[in-house]
Amino acid sequence: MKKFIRSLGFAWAGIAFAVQNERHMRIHVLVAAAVILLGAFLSLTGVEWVMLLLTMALVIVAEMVNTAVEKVVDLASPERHALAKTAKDVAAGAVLLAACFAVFIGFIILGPPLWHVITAGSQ
Ligand SMILES: Nc1ncnc2c1ncn2[C@@H]1O[C@H](COP(=O)(O)OP(=O)(O)OP(=O)(O)O)[C@@H](O)[C@H]1O
Repeated sequence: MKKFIRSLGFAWAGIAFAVQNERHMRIHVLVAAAVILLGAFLSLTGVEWVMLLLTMALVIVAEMVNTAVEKVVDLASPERHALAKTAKDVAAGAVLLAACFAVFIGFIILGPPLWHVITAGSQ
């Protein structure tokens, strides 16, 4: 049990590091908070919440793995190397892909009810 709590502490330190030191991570967290507020305002269904939360989690997890890859590459290869470039670029590509899908899914889920609120308000 003591070991588990210690491991939780290390994991929490990793999350705190990413939020404190990675600008992109802070942007993802802020966008996720805004989407959660918007979702609450639009009274989404349970399935819509699950899909939104999964996509936001995917982006944040991808960003954290990207940060870990960057740190390991910087440690293993401070000098320039083609493999170091590939590792960093592939990890960054994973974040970009996850973010693009999240934007797409966000539009599909939030777009119609938001449009309904906007058009109902203008009548
Ligand atoms: N050791 C290296 N060897 C070869 N290319 C590298 C190396 N380190 C970085 N690069 C290239 O430079 C790009 C930018 O690297 P950098 O370390 O600044 O990461 P970043 O993606 O800008 O991350 P950050 O989120 O910290 O700004 C990488 O995506 C990669 O293409």
